[in-house]
Formats: sequence, C-alpha cells, structure tokens
Amino acid sequence: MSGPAPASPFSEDEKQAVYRAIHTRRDVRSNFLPDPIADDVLRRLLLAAHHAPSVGFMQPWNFIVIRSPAVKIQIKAAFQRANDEAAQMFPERQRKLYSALKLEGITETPINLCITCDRQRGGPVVLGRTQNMDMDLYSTVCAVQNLWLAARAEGIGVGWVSIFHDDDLRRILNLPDQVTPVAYLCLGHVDKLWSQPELQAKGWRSRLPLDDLVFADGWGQTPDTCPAET
Ligand SMILES: Cc1cc2c(cc1C)N(C[C@H](O)[C@H](O)[C@H](O)COP(=O)(O)O)c1[nH]c(=O)[nH]c(=O)c1N2
Repeated sequence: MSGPAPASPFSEDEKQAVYRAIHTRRDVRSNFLPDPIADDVLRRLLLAAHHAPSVGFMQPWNFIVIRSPAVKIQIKAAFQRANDEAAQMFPERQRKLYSALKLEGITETPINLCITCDRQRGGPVVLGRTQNMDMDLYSTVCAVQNLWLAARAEGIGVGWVSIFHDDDLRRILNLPDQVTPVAYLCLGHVDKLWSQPELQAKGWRSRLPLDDLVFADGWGQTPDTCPAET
C-alpha cells in the first residue's frame, strides 16, 4: 500500500477552466444539434460520473444508455402524463407560464441516460450509511453532477427530466425492485447556451443571494464577514 502522493496544484488556467465549467453549465432542454455523440466522448462522460465520491465507496450507480426511438417515445408519453398533472398543481397565475416552458428534450437528443441507484449494492451495512440510508442516493447525485460538468467541457448539453412517476420509469426500463431511478438525462451537442438559468431568463424564479444562505456556527446566525457575492 503506497502513501499519498504530492497534491499537484492547479495552474491558474486549470483553475479558471474548472470554475468556467461550473458557472456556465446549464440545464438544456432545446436547441440541440442533430450530431451523434461519439462513443469516446460518451465513455469519458460515464468515466467522470463513475469517479464521483460515494458512501463507503459503494458506487451504487448504473448507467442505462437509451438510443432506441421506441423507448424514448414511451418515456416521452410518461413525461407528458406527469406534466399534464403537474401543470394543474400550480396556482392559476403560474399555470400559463408553466405550460409554455420546455421541460425536456427526450426525443430530440441522440442519447437519453438514466442513472440509477442500486440500494443493495454494498450489502446490508455500508460504511457511512449506517444511520442515514439515503446516502447512496446522494452519492448517485454526485455522479450526475460530475457528468454534467464534464459534458459542459465536451460541448454536450444535458437536461435533467424529473417530471415522471417513478413506476413508469421502472416499467419502461425494466428496473429491478432494489434499483431506484435517480436521474433521467437528455444529452446532445449544443453550440448555444443560456448565460443564466433558463427558468430565470423566463421569469419563473431567480438565483437567491448567496449572503442570505450563509450562516455561522448554527442555523440563522449571520456571519460577521460574508463572502462576497459573485
Ligand atoms: C434534481 C433536478 C431535477 C430537475 C432539474 C434539476 C435538478 C437538479 N431541472 C433543471 C433545473 O430547472 C435547473 O437546474 C435550474 O433551473 C437551474 O438552471 P441551470 O441548471 O443552472 O441551467 C429540470 N429542468 C426541467 O426543465 N425539467 C425537469 O424535470 C427538471 N428536473
């Protein structure tokens, strides 16, 4: 067993590249290019996801790569049913705007990707999950974020679609009982991105001020010095 190697520092350009990926990543639902995603690019994205942290190194994820138009059509129908229900849940004043939003890119992207969490992968007792069983789900979300950032660097737009009944995803994708669908993602090349979240650009909701969200030493306590807002 070898010990830790020196943590090689990032160059200024490397640092800027990481922050650029973080700050310019977008949830993308439209304006996908028709170009296919090359196998080596997809492989790099999946490898980035697979290098996410996970509770007890459980690695609870699987990646279901969906290219079949027939499967996508079933998924789109499941979205449509759930979205029609969702529209009715918003108050009248928001319903019109909600219905005008484009909230998925299922059939217009070359690849859909369902990232799942196998809740039994590590056996009944997993280091770090002993009191908090949902840590495997949180780990899977880390994999999603890794992939989302890597995709930004590769020029691939990613849209997360969550307007489904899980049972529909389970049935269409033949998921075993112990496997939870965590993220349904639509992936395609893009050459244009919103410079702010699309929901903000369209007047749905704005980014909260960071300073309102930072507490010191306990809930609700404002720090003496706040980090500067970006
Ligand atoms: C868990 C989860 C689930 C969803 C989303 C995100 C996440 C994290 N988002 C995308 C969401 O609207 C978007 O992230 C925010 O509006 C912020 O925009 P940017 O991601 O910064 O572009 C999303 N968007 C959408 O159009 N349809 C959807 O069903 C969902 N579902």
